[in-house]
Amino acid sequence: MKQKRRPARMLLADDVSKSPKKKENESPFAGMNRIDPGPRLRAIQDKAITRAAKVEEEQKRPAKYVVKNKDDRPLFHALKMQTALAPLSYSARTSLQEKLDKIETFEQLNLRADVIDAVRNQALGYLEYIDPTPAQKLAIPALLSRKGEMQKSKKTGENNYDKFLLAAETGSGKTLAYLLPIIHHIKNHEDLEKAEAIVQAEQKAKTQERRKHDEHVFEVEPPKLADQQDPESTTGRPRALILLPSSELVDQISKVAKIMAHTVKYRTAGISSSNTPTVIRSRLFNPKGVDIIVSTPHLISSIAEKEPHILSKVNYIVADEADSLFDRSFRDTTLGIIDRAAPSLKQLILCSATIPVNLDKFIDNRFPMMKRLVTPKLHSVPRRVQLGMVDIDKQPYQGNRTLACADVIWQLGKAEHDDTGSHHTVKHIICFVNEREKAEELATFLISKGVDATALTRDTTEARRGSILESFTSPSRVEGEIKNKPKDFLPFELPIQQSTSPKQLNNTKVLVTTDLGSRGIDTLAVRHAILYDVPHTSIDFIHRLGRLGRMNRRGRAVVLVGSKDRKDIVREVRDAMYRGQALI
Ligand SMILES: Nc1ncnc2c1ncn2[C@@H]1O[C@H](COP(=O)(O)OP(=O)(O)OP(=O)(O)O)[C@@H](O)[C@H]1O
Repeated sequence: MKQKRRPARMLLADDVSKSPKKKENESPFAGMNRIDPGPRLRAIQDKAITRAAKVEEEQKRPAKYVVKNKDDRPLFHALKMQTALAPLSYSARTSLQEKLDKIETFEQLNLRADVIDAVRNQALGYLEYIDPTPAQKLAIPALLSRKGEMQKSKKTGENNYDKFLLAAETGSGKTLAYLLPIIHHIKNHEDLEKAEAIVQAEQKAKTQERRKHDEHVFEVEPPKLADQQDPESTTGRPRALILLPSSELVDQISKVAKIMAHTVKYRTAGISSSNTPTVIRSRLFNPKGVDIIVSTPHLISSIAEKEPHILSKVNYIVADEADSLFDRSFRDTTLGIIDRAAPSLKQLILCSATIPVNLDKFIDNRFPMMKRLVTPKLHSVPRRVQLGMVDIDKQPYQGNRTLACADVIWQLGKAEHDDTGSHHTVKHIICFVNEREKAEELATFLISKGVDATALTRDTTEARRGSILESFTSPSRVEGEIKNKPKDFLPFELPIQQSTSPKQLNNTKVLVTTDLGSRGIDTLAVRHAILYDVPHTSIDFIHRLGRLGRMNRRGRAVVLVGSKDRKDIVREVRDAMYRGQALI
């Protein structure tokens, strides 16, 4: 037989007669006339009280990843399903932005004068006005701080080095943000060594002088063994290691490091699997030494197996594109290098434009003391980049994505170049596909439609990759932007060629690529991107769209959508871009 439910009894609150004074640990139900809920409801109430207490506790904690008020909640529904990280609340972003706005020049960042000269005359020598970017304003002072080193000298723990996560939006100048402090430290160290050498030489001279007077003493200096290395020599023992996931990025970053070495004297080399063993050996074991090595984790790890000493003097490790370097394919190798270098390590810097939830959790577990340097615009795509949608199911494409892509390229190619106001400019279009097999197929189709297209995937030989990327990565030589034209300056703008065949799209170059071309590649020459496929995640959206709009340039992206694609996701990305909000 069904048991009859007992009606809930009305009870007066214990303190109903007292004035409603606020008590400590007040429950959400305190001071109210209550209904005795019975055991089941009481359990639910208890849970609600615990939850309320937790929320209160959460609000008291220093803000890290807590989304605080209503305005901070992500607006998105479709994207929310993919990642759920809001690294800084919007209110925290605003106050950080205000602090960063107070810094205007590189001089305010306490960098050495010769390092600033190297930025002005070499790294960014082609620009008239140079101010630090928000990522640089945030990271440089933190990385110049010597607090961690002082702690290291006090404690003897092996893993006692400073750990930083630099998370800043794509194209925000992260390379210089970590490179400049490293060069600064290396030069300071060198100056210190020189000063110590002078003191030692003076002491040695004094001792010898004393011995000369003491005729009874006859001492023989121990002979120097041929293979005994000068303890200060950096031959095969770099002080800094910059790790990157691909040889293209090794090439790109080592060029930046090298160009500044003309002004500030230090030695740097890039080594990757695209170099021969002889070249790798000669760069790493240069008798004059090497201060900064730029390479991939797999190469460094395999060299360290044979030459364990290469990590014995490493003071600084940068893991650039950290979300790649700590994903499954790289993680163990990257960690292996960090662990081996730990005894001499002073700073570990992880750097990334996207912090997926799994990377965030991994950092919390493996490096709980890591200091997070997060820029206010992390995970956003600049408003200068416009995103348009083309429905491939409509006329005249009728579901033919490849045809739609060719048509969009022709329209972009024929339109007047809107960035420079000049149509005497080669347009560079980058086209992203999700699967590498598609890249070659699409490039071949585009060529058949009169488009100058090239595919770049992991199947492309290492030797070809560099030359393919060259024209897409050189900075735009926009008139008035160049201060000093370098000697080997080749005009980026070519005279427009008259079409020899009506089917040939002139003055337009297209790069068809996968994720390989989306991460870290500094595609300053690119104004247009086509997302042939809808990216799988918002992380992919950020990296692909991040090839545009770099350093205040404008850009246009077109995403091709069909009936099977998530149009809601594309719409949300577009709305977020329009509002200048973070995509994840
Ligand atoms: N302070 C600055 N002023 C103007 N341009 C700068 C400045 N710092 C760096 N740049 C230029 O900005 C471009 C982008 O820099 P960089 O490649 O370091 O970006 P990033 O943040 O690493 O991007 P990604 O996340 O896509 O790898 C480069 O061409 C660089 O020369």
